[in-house]
Amino acid sequence: MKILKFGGTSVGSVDALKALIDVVKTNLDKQEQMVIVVSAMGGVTNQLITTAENAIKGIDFSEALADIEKRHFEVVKALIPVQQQNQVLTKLKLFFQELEDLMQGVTALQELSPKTRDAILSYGEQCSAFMISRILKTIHEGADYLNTTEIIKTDSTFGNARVDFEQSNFLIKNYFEHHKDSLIVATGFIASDDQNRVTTLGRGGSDYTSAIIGAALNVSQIEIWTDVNGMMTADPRRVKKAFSLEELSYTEAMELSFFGAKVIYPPTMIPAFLKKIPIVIKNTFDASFPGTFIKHDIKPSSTVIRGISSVDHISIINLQGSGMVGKAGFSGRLFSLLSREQVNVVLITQSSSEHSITFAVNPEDAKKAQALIQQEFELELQAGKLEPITIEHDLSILAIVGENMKKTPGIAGKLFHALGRNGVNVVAIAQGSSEYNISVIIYNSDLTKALNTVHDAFFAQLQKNLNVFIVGVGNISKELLSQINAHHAYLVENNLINIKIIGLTNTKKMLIEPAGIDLANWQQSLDESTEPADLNKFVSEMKSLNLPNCVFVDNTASPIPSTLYKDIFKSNISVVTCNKIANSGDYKQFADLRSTAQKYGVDFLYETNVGAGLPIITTLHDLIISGDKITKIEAILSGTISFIFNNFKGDVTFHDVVKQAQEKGYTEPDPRDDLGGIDFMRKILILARNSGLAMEAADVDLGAILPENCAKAPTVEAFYQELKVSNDYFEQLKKDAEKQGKVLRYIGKLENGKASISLQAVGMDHPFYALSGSDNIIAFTTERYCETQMVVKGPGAGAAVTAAGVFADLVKVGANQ
Ligand SMILES: NC(=O)C1=CN([C@@H]2O[C@H](COP(=O)(O)OP(=O)(O)OC[C@H]3O[C@@H](n4cnc5c(N)ncnc54)[C@H](O)[C@@H]3O)[C@@H](O)[C@H]2O)C=CC1
Ligand SMILES: N[C@@H](CC=O)C(=O)O
Ligand code: NA
Repeated sequence: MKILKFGGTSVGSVDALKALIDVVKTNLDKQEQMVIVVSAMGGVTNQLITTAENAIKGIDFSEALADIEKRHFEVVKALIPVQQQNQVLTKLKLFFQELEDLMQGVTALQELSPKTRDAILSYGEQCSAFMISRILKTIHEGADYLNTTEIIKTDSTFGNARVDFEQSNFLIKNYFEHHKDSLIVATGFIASDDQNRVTTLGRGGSDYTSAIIGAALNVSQIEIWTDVNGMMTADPRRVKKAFSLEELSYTEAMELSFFGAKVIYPPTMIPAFLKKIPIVIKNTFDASFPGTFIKHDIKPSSTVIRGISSVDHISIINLQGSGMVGKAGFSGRLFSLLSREQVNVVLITQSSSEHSITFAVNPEDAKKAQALIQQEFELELQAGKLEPITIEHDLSILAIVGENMKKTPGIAGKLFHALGRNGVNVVAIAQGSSEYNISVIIYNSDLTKALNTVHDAFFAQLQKNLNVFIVGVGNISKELLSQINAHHAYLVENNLINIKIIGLTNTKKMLIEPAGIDLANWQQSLDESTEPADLNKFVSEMKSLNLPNCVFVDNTASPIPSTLYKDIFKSNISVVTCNKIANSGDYKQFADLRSTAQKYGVDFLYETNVGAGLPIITTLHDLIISGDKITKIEAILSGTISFIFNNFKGDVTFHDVVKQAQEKGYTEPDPRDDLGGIDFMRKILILARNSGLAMEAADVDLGAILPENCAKAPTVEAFYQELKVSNDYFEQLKKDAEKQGKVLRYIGKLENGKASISLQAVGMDHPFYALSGSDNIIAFTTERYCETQMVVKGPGAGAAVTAAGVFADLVKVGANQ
C-alpha cells in the first residue's frame, strides 16, 4: 500500500485537479492499493480563519463563504459529469450550511474559541476530500471518502492536538481492514478528541496525517505531492542555482526542512522515520521530476553539505552578566520558563565564559520573552548581576546542513570565508555537537547574498557567479565585453565562472540589470537606457543590490572613479582596473587603498596598469613574496612610444606615426600623456611602489621626448599641429641615431631606490634593440636573477591585450571567492 498526499496548491484549481487525476491514474495502473490524503483547496484555510475572525467583530461572512463555495462548485461542474453533480453539490451545500451555523455562533457569542476554530477549519478538508473522492469515482468506482476524525484520535489541545497513537493505530488498521478494495480519499489535518470533537494537527498537518496512516499501515512509501521539484539545495526564490536533491537522510531532511524548505514540516515525518518508511516528494505539475527521496539507506553524498536552509525573520535576545557565570541552574530556569510559556526557542548560543547567552525566537514572541525574563530575573537585574536584556530584530538564520559534515574539518572555515569576503556580518553562531548543522544569524538584508555565496562555495561543481559593474565604456571596455561574450560559454561549461555584467555606465547613461545585461545587445540596451549617468548613484545602487561576489571595474582614464574605491572596498566589493590614476597619485592614497582592500578581504587587481596584459605586476609580486629582492628594473613601458620608434622609418612623418598609434588604440585617451612621458612615469612609479618603495611622482626623473612647443600644446588638436611644426626636430633625432647604427628607445630604470626615464639611442648589442609593434620589455635583476635577468616581453598596448588582462583579473577575483 502506498499513500499519496496532495497539498493545497495540488487541489487548488480545476487544472491542478486534472493533474492530480493523471497522477492517480498512473499510480492505479501499478495495481498497488492507494490512500489519498488531501488538504483544503489552496487558500481556503486562510480564508476561513479571516472570515471567522471577522465574524467575531460582526462583519458579514456570507460573501466570503459564498466565494469558497463557488470555488468548489466550479470544480465539481468542470470535473464531474452533469448527471452525478447534484448529489455532490447537495452534500457540499450541507457542509456550507454547517459552516454558516458555526460562523453565526461566533458572531452571536463574539468569541472564537480554539475548539470552534478547529471545527470551522475542518470544513476546508472535508469539502475538498469529499469532492475529490467523487471526482476520482469517475475514474475508479471504488473511490470513497474518509473523514479522518473517525480514525485519528487526539487529546483536546485544539489547534495543535497531540495524537493518541495507540487508539489511532487501532482505528486506522480496523478501518482499512474493511476497505481493502477502495481508493480512499482522506481528509488531512483533522482528527477528533475522546468526546468526538474536531481537533487539528497544527502546522503541516496533512503531511502528518499521511505519516500517521502510513506508519499504522506500514505502507511501502509515502508520497508528498506538491508544486515544486522536491527538496532543494537552498530556497530557489533566493538562489537561482539551487537544484533539486535526489535523496537525503531523515536527519538531513529534518535539519533542512526545519528552516525554510517548506515542502515538508519535520514533526510530520517522525512516524514514518520510526518505521523507516521512505518519503518521496513529487511535483504534481511536473511528471518528469523523479522526486526527492528521504530514506535511511542513501548513497553517500558527493558534496560535504546537503543543502542550506534559511529562516528569513528572526529576533534574538541577549542576556549577559556576572550572575550567569557558573550558575548551574540559570539556563534551566531560563529555558523552562520559555517552554512553559510556549515561547519557541529556535537557536541558542552561549559563550564558554558563561557570561552571555543569546537565543533566537520568532519576532512575534520577542517582546513576550523579554517581559517574561524581566519578571523571572527581576532580582538579578536589580542587583546588577544581569545587564538589561536586549533584543535585536530584522535578522535571519542561515544553516548549512549535511551528514557528511561530521568529522570533516574545513567546513566552518569555508562558510565563514565566503560570508566574510562578501561583507556578511555574523551576529551569532551555533553548531550542534551532532555536526550536522552550522547555523549563523545574519541581517535580513544580507540573506540573499549570503545564501548565494555559501551555495557557490559549497557546490563547487557549479561555477560561481561574478557580478560585475563597469564604469567607462570606451575602447577597452568594448573589447572586454566582446571577449566575455565570446568566452562565456567556455567558462560556464568548464564550471569556472559565470561572469554577469550587472551594471554599465559611460558619461551619459547608466544601465543596471540585476539579472545580468545581455551581452549580445549591451550597446543598444545602454543607448536606450533612460537613466542618466551618475557615478555616485551607480555605486550606491551596486551596494544596495547587495549581490554576492561583486567586482567594480574602472576602465576609464578619469580620476573620479578612484575616489570611490575605498568606500567600495568597505562594502566588500573588489576592484579591477586598468586605470593607473589611483596607484600613481599620492603614495598615501595608494597605501591606503591596498590596506583597505586587505582589511576587507577583497581584491584590488590592476595587472594592466603596467604592460597591459603582460604579466608584470603578478611577476613582481611573485618574486617578492617568494623572498627575492629586486635590485634593478629596466624597461620599456610605453607601447605607444615603442610603436612610434619601431615605425618612424622611411618617409612617414612623426605626426603620422603618432596618429597611427592612436588609431590602433595604443595611446591614452589623450596621447599627450604618452608622448609627454606621464603614462610611463605612472608605470615606473607603480612598479616602484609594488616593489616596496614609498615613491612619489616627483621623485621620478623624467627625461623628455618632446620639444617645448609640443609638450605645452594646450589641446590634442594643437598638439598634433605642433608635431607637424616640429617634424625636422624628430627627423634629426632619428638621423643621429641611424648614423651610429642605433635605434631610439624610451627606457625606464629603477635602481637603488631611484627611478628615471630617458630617451636613448641603443645599438644592436642592447637587449632592447630588437622590438616591434607596441612591444614592451621589462628586465628584472634580482638577487636570484642576477647573472641572467628575468625578461618579460610582448605587446604592451592595444585594446585586445589590455581587455584580456582585465578579463584575467576578473577571473582571478572569481577564483578567490
Ligand atoms: N589602450 C591601452 O592599450 C591601455 C589602456 N589602459 C587604460 O585603459 C583605460 C581606458 O582606456 P580606453 O578604453 O582606451 O579609453 P577610452 O577613452 O576609449 O574609454 C574610457 C571611457 O571612459 C569614459 N569615462 C571617463 N570618465 C568617466 C566617468 N566618470 N564615468 C563614466 N565613464 C567615464 C569615457 O567617456 C570613455 O568613454 C585608461 O585608463 C588607460 O590608461 C591600460 C593599459 C593599456
Ligand atoms: N597608452 C599606454 C597603454 C598602456 O598602458 C601605452 O602606450 O603604453
Ligand atoms: Na601587465
